[in-house]
Formats: sequence, structure tokens, C-alpha cells
Amino acid sequence: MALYSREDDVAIIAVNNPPMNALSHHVRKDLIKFLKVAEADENVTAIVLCGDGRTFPVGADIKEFHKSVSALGPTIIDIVHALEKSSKPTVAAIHGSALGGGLELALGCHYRIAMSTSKVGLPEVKLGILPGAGGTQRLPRVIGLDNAMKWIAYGHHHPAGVGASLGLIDRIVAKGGDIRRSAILFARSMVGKGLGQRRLSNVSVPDASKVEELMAKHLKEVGLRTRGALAPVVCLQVIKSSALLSYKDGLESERQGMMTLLASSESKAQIYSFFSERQVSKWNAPGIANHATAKPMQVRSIAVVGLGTMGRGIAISSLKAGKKTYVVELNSKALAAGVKYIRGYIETMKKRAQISEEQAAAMQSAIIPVSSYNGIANVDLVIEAVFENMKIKKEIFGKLDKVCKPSTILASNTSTLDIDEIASATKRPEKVAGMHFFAPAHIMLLLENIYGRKSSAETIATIMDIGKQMKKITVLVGNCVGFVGNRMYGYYTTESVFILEEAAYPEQVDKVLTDYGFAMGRFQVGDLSGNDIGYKIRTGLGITHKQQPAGTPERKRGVLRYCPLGDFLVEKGRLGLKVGKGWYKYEGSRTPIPDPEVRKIIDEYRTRHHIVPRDISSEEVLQRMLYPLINEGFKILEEGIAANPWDIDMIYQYGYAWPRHTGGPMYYAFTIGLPQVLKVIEEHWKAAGASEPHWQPSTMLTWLVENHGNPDISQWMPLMQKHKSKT
Ligand SMILES: CCCCCCC[C@H](O)CC(=O)SCCNC(=O)CCNC(=O)[C@H](O)C(C)(C)COP(=O)([O-])OP(=O)([O-])OC[C@H]1O[C@@H](n2cnc3c(N)ncnc32)[C@H](O)[C@@H]1OP(=O)([O-])[O-]
Ligand SMILES: NC(=O)c1ccc[n+]([C@@H]2O[C@H](COP(=O)([O-])OP(=O)(O)OC[C@H]3O[C@@H](n4cnc5c(N)ncnc54)[C@H](O)[C@@H]3O)[C@@H](O)[C@H]2O)c1
Repeated sequence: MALYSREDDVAIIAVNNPPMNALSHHVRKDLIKFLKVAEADENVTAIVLCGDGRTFPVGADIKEFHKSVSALGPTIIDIVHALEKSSKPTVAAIHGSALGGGLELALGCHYRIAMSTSKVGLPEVKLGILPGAGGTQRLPRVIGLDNAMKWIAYGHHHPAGVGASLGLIDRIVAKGGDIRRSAILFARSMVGKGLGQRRLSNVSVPDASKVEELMAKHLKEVGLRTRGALAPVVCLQVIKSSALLSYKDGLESERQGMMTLLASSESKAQIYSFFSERQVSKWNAPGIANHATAKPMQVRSIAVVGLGTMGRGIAISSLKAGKKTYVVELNSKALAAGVKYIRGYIETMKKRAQISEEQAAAMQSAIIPVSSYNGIANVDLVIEAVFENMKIKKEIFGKLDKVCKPSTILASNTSTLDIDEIASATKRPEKVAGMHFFAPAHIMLLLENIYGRKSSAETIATIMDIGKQMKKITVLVGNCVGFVGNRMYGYYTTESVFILEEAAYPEQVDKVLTDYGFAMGRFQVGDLSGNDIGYKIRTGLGITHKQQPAGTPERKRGVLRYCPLGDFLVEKGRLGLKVGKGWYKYEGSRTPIPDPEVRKIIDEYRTRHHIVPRDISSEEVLQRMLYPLINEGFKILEEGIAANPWDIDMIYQYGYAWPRHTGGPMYYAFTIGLPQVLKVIEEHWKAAGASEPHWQPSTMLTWLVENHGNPDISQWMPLMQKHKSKT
């Protein structure tokens, strides 16, 4: 709802729809009603629009999208026009955030004042739509086409101060000030001043003459940064009309653009992503605890054991979260190198104004270098990040168990190893869990937390809470080899080399993936992270080319199909970007260049095995890259390793840069249609048989298709649970 009050001659209309003052239908009805009241009351000389509680409205009610109520009048644009048309000065008083439809309301007002701490923006593009209440036509009239294109096509939130520098905000209220009082005084001071030029629909776009040049520039940038997404392009096309058409015709173009985008699978995927991102914090570890019942332990100090690639980033994340951070290496040289890196990184963040001087100083003084486990006896949480080796990890956990106080939680950053086995090295398995960070750990937003068979409710709640304090998208999963992300990714890489064998070169596979929306293809990613990582894992499994006794068929490991091309590369020193050559070559930059030498390795291999390369369609490449991964996702759901399909999708968006506009692997399967996905998987399974088990259709996928066709993704787990409870 909204509330109406009067402060002498000024009417105050306050949106009151917790938690974020979204502009739901009932709010819109109240706003129009109260604007009419204020307009009709001759004792009212000015009107202030504001939000109760945490914030100014942050936009339309996203829950209403794709439902008929979203179109029920009054619409947000009706309110924008009523605010603009008012004969009395209307002032938006912004605190918290004015986003989307909220900022569009503010653009309907004649004036906008904002707290210095507040944020403004039109983030609709991140929901796969565009600002549909006049924002595409009104924002360029205030801040110019160039800025409006940037703001709308990327959807970032901007500090109010930036808005003020561009003329969007008329006055800033300093931190601690009273925004509502300031707005009332400001509104009163505007009474009697002409409103003509304050009505944005009357104003022209300042840099309209540069429209073609700006359009070309932004289309190019958007194409590079938001590959494959439709909404940013439609946003630009619609903004363009603000420079070329009348306000009224521009609005019509906005309406049409909105209709196109609302009907797209992209907007549905983006809205799904918005809610999924928030849903993952509502974790559930069946039979142990859930987010609502379990209480976290208070963690004041964290020890990070091992300061290699991962440990350094984890330590920085811990420091950013304000924790006293013990950093541990047994070797003094390694300790010094790790500490130097961490301290240097903090200074760089300070130089780049990513953190304040005080924050940097606090982080520096919270680092405690330690070269023995005894030094971390009293910490609340240990995160181990040493080499990926079970024997070493068990040894360390055994020692930590002896040294650390009984309440200390012991977590491992292992990317693949069994958490229960690691826990078995301690006498406190209830206090052991996995905290799988992604490289670089201080930048990547994903944290995959793993509960073991014996992890306690408090341990799980604590690692989930720490993830939140580190501002990570923290997803809780069960324990299995590779957990969720890496277990699925394994089949993506397996299938990729089979495609090389049969039909394509690395750049052809990668192009299909970047056309789909990935920023990089699988082979470029391999080069970037280092092809030796996968090689080490395969060595651990005893399956690399070099480990086989003479006479072992090159393309088999037991009954399983194998392709040693990745092994050949590493054995020839082609470790990736770090050495200037891998699946591609690199000439002084990160740009991958297709390498004739790699083609030669592949060609010779094909000749040796009498493989005649065949034509392969992009569709087949995409299906073979994505469907095994999706199939494994269903197996993970079936086993209860992930609680929901959206948990998997968030792991993929935030850990593996899956293009958000397709929702994630599981949502993409739903978009394609489960029957179609299953059909393709079954065809491959029939052709490959037991030698390629990743094509064996998941029983959950098969059951869902046979019994429900393509049920809504929100129904997958309830349907399965109902089915299981009956059988
Ligand atoms: C169909 C035709 C329509 C035509 C008109 C179009 C008009 C317009 O152009 C379109 C829009 O405005 S599009 C909108 C453009 N605006 C945006 O895209 C802004 C979207 N919002 C945000 O980005 C973040 O919420 C903030 C940064 C505002 C706060 O972040 P924070 O402090 O970390 O808080 P948090 O954890 O994020 O949220 C707390 C709770 O509030 C919930 N909720 C939030 N916004 C909601 C909404 N608009 N709605 C509903 N619910 C919304 C959220 O789900 C969560 O619920 P839970 O049940 O507790 O999980
Ligand atoms: N690198 C990645 O991309 C990545 C991503 C996610 C998870 N992981 C996991 O993180 C862990 C660490 O990987 P990394 O890439 O940072 O390895 P790394 O080789 O870069 O670093 C390991 C560090 O541990 C130190 N170390 C070894 N034994 C130690 C001990 N007993 N006590 C203290 N320090 C010790 C080494 O000196 C080294 O600095 C592994 O389990 C790995 O699987 C790695």
C-alpha cells in the first residue's frame, strides 16, 4: 500500500510495501488515488513522493511479471504521467535505492533529491526486459543518450552523487540528514516556479545529433560484453527512438520492445535467475537442518592453511569480511611469498579505491602469519587449501584436530575429494565440512559448501553464514566426487575431446560455445586455468597416456572410451596461457590464436586411428557439450546431492560463467523441453553404449518425461518427492 499525510501545505505520499517497496498492483492503485487527492486539495501546494522503511521503490513487482496482474491499471507509466502533469511541484525523496520503475517514478517527478548514500539505476536489462515506464525515453532527456545507453544497456546501480553530476539528481542530502524533511523544504521552495522545462516529456535529448555514432559504439560494446543476449540490443534500439521520434512515438516503441522482451525465453530465464540467486540462501540439508532452524556459531577468526593460488584468495576474502586471519605455511619462504601477495593486493585495492584507507589498514593489521599449526589453536574456523592429495589432507586434519580448540570448525577447499574421508581423520567429524572456493577466490562469487555425513547443523549454518559474510553466492551441496560443479564439468571436458577426435578443431568447438553466450569456449578456459590441472587429476586416476602399460589401446581405458589428446598436449609442454601455448598459441596477449601445430597433433592422431573427420553441425556440437552435463545434473538431483535445480544453475552461473540469459544448465533443459533433451541423450546412449556412461539417461529425467512431459522447473523436486513417497 501507500500512505498519505500532510505537513502543512505539502502532501507526502509514502510507498509502504516491505521489504523493498516494489510497485505491486495495490501500491499503484494507492499512488494514483493519493495523487488525485493531493491535486484536488487546494491547501496542498507541493507533493513529496518517498518510500517508508529501507528504501524508495526499487521497481515493479517482479513476482507479478508474466502474470496478468502486471498489466492491470493503473500502470507505472500512468503514475509517471500523473506526477509529471501535476500542477504542483512533485519531488522524489530518494533513500536506499531508486531502481527500475522506482527511478521511472522519480523521473516523472519535477525534482529529485537523494541521500548521498543512495543508489539509482535502471537495471531492467538484468531481468531480460527494458525500462517499460518511460525510462528509455526520459532518462536520455536528462543525462544524454551516451550515458543513458550505458546505464540502461548494462543496468548498473550508480551512486546518487554520479546521478547529481549528470543532472539527474537536483540535490544531495549528506549522510545522517533527514531526507523527508529536506524534500518538504525543497518542495516548498519550488512552489510558484515554472514547471514547463521540469516536465521531461517536453525536453529534447541533448546529444540527439550523435545518435548514429553512439548507437554503433554501444552496439559494438554490448555485443562483446553481453554476447548472445537480446535485451541489451533491444534496449539500445528503443533508446535510439528517444532521439529520433516524438516522446509519444518513443513510448510506443518502448511498449513494443517491452512486449517482445517479455515474451522471450531470455526474460523468463533472467527472472528465474533473480529469484534463484536469493533462493540459494534458504538452504536445506535433509535430515540434518535447514536455514530456518539452524544457528551459526560466531566466527571471529579464520585460519587459512596453504597460501598457494587458492589460499591467498581465501585469505583476502576472509580479511574483507572483517575476520582476524591467520595465514599458515610451514615453509618460511612460502609463507613470506603468500603474505607479500596478500598485503600487495590490499594496497592495490586501496589504490583503485575499491576499499577505503581505514579498511585497508584494518585488513593489514588483521593478518597473522603463522608457520606451525600450534599457532592457530584458538581460531574459530580453519580453511585448508593445500595440495589436492587425500593423504596430505588427512594428515593435516588429524594434526589440526589435536591442536585446535574443540569448537573449531575444520573445512577443506578440496575440489574433488571425499569430505567424509577427510573427516574420518579427526575425532570431530561433526565439525568438518567442505568450503569449495573458485579461482581466483577473492574475485569469484561462488562458494560451494559441502556437508558431510556427520556435519552438524551448527557447522553447516556457520559455513553458510561465513559465505554470506564474504558476500558470496553460497550454495550448499552434498558430498560426492567433484561435488556438483566439477562432477558435471567433467563430462563437458570428456565430450569436448571426443568431438576433436571425430570432427572439429578446438576453435570450432569454442565458437559454438561463445555464440551460445559463454565468454570463452571450453578449450580457451582450459588454457587459462592450465591444462596441467586436468592432467594431474587424470594422473591421480591412473589414466593418462603415459601411465599405461605398452600395448594398451590409446582410445580405451578398460571398457571406457578415452581420448588422450589432452595428455599429448601437456606432455609436449602445452600447459596453456602461462607458457604461451596450449590448445591455442598466444603471442604476448591473452588472445587465443588457432595453432597449426595443434591441428597437426590432432590430424596425426586421427590418421593413426583411421578416423576420417566428418562434418559436424553447430547444433550437434552444442548438444554434445551441454547435454551430458545436464544429464549429470539430473543424476545429482536424483541422488539428493543438490537440493534443487536452481542450486545447480547458480553454481553454473557464478562458478563457470554460464550465460545468465539462458538461466543455467537445468533451466536451459526446461527451455528446450525435457522430452527433446532426453531424446538426444537416448540417441547417443544407444550409439555409444556402456563405453560412454555419461550418455546413460538419468532415471529422474526419464521419469519426469514419461510421466509429466516438460513440467515447470519449480515442480521437478515436488513431483519426484511425491513419486518416491508413494513407491
Ligand atoms: C509487465 C509490464 C510492466 C511494465 C512496467 C515496467 C516497469 C519497470 O521498468 C520494470 C521494473 O521496474 S523491473 C524491476 C527493476 N528493479 C530491480 O531489478 C531491482 C531488484 N532488486 C534488487 O536488485 C535488490 O533487491 C536490491 C538491490 C534492491 C536490494 O538488495 P538486498 O538488500 O540484497 O535485498 P534482496 O535480498 O535482493 O531483496 C529482499 C527481498 O525483496 C525481494 N525483492 C527485491 N526487489 C523486488 C522487486 N522489484 N519485486 C519483487 N520482489 C523484490 C527479493 O526477492 C527478496 O525477497 P525474499 O523473499 O526475502 O528472498
Ligand atoms: N587452483 C584452482 O583452480 C582450485 C580451485 C578450487 C579448489 N582448489 C583446491 O584448493 C586446494 C589448493 O589448490 P591450489 O591450486 O591453491 O594449490 P597450490 O599448489 O597453488 O597451493 C598449495 C599450497 O599449500 C602449501 N602447503 C602444502 N602442504 C602444506 C602444509 N602441510 N601446511 C601448510 N601449507 C601447505 C604449499 O606450500 C602451497 O603454497 C586444492 O585442494 C585444490 O584442489 C583449487
